[in-house]
Amino acid sequence: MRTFSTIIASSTPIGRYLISRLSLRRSHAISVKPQASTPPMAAADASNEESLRRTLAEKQSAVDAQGNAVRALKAAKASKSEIDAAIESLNRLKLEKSSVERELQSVVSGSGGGASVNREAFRQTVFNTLERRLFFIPSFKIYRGVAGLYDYGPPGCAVKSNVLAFWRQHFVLEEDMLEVDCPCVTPEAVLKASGHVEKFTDLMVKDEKMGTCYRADHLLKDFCNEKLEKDLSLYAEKAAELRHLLAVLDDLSAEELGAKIKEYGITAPDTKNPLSDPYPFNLMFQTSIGPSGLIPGYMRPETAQGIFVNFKDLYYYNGNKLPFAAAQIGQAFRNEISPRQGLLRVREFTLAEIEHFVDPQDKSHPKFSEVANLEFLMFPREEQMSGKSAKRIPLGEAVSKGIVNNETLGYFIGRVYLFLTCLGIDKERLRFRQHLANEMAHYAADCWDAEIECSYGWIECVGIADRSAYDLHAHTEKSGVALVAQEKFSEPREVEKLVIAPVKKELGLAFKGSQKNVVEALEAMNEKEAMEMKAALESKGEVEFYVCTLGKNVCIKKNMLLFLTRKEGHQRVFTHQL
Ligand SMILES: Nc1ncnc2c1ncn2[C@@H]1O[C@H](COP(=O)(O)OP(=O)(O)OP(=O)(O)O)[C@@H](O)[C@H]1O
Repeated sequence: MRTFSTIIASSTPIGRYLISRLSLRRSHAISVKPQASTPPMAAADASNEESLRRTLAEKQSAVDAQGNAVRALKAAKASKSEIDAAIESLNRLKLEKSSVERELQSVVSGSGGGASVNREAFRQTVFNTLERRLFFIPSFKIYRGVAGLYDYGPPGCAVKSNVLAFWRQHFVLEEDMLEVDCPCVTPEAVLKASGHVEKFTDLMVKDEKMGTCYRADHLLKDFCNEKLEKDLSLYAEKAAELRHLLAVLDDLSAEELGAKIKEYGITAPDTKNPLSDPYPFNLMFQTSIGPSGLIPGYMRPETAQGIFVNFKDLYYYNGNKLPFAAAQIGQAFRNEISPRQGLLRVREFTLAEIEHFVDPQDKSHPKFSEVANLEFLMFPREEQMSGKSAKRIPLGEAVSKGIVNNETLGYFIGRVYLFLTCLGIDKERLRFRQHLANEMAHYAADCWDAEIECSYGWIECVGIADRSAYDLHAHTEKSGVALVAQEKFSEPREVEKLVIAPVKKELGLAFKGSQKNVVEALEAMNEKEAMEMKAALESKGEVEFYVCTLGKNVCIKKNMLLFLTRKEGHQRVFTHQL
């Protein structure tokens, strides 16, 4: 019998669907099409755009230089014919510049970045129509409403319920997932363990005069996008810098964001007033549970934690077997700093999440072959870093070449693709973008977002991640309940394990009353630590060892320990990976 320390992991929050987003996006995707057919920017367009930008910058310098020449001639009171000739040449250069400008404008419009005025007007029309027809209604409208809160009217409820029914059919029923339904109000301890209390923050800046708050990364993102779309005189190097900034935006610290905001002179969008330095703001709505107000809690910012805390029971329900998946559909709450973009960024929304638990040493998927031949737009991190565009890759190839980390992750990317396209999302406006290394949490093995191109640009609507067993680990540690799985081998297996057997008599003589603590600390060592101690004792004969309960280092000598290699059998150890 061999002890099992843990589990599985690959908690894969697959379908983080914001139903409201999906339903509205679908309208966007369908209706924007006739307005301006805007396929994703092809690589050729991108390089053409860059070369046009370079030419435009050269023409601009030539115009500036010729303008200076004309002014100099006038100042020097040169002859009229000389001045006229210089002006003619200036006009010729201006004409050339305008023609490059027009060409660039048409390339930019063709790549989906232009026609922004039309887009804006069109979006407003769609938004108004949906509101007039009661697909949605700003909540508490008769009291002037609250930003980021929306009701669904009758047709909105019907769409939402259809999308949810399809989601449940496509994922939960098709894959025999275990569905749960947990409360929205969550005790602080749970969200402390998951890291939300400490880290679920966005960086905020304030209009220094009016006090209005904005998300710092969004202001920088809007600035970069607008420059790239509209500033036709942008140098190629500057454009590349802004694209790079967009790629690493999620990773900027408060200081870096603040420095960029200052460098680009970004001001409050509504008033143009200066902005404060960015500072973190926790997005969770805080509350207290019970009349005494003594039990702090939060409205859950995601539904996944309900699945993690129920892991032990779900695992038992599944016959103590892996793999299995659990799913939850429910409300999530985020006190967004400045909810704009209509239903795309709201303060309460419906999430549909799946956590799929697998053996960390075997992330193959029995049904992967069913999706391996799907081919769609993928945007691996290398392409993003080198400024290239998303490209079509067969899913099987993406996994076999290691672009997607493993089959299970690949399988769910394929299933999400099928779900979204069955819903009616235009395949040309759907891509899977890999997180850059710096965007991912350190424990994550790989993450991909399904992004849909709508009138706001490419918007993340599903996150698919191999998060290892981070959350199970965290809840095990904080709750003291082991959220682990064991795998029983059909045949017992013999394994060798180094264990430490302290010689109590020697330790008693050396440490007297503290002997018990020292023995316990030694016995609690894991195998790696035991090997290290064995090696150190063999080479030096003694070693300094920290005993937490005594709060000090003690000196362990060779004669105080007996090292044994003991045979154990019959189960295999999974280790919980971070
Ligand atoms: N305030 C919101 N309103 C609507 N949908 C949201 C909101 N926040 C997140 N989502 C959606 O929920 C999904 C899961 O949330 P996740 O925690 O991965 O988002 P996120 O990466 O924190 O989003 P962002 O960085 O855009 O705030 C996302 O894919 C996104 O589509």
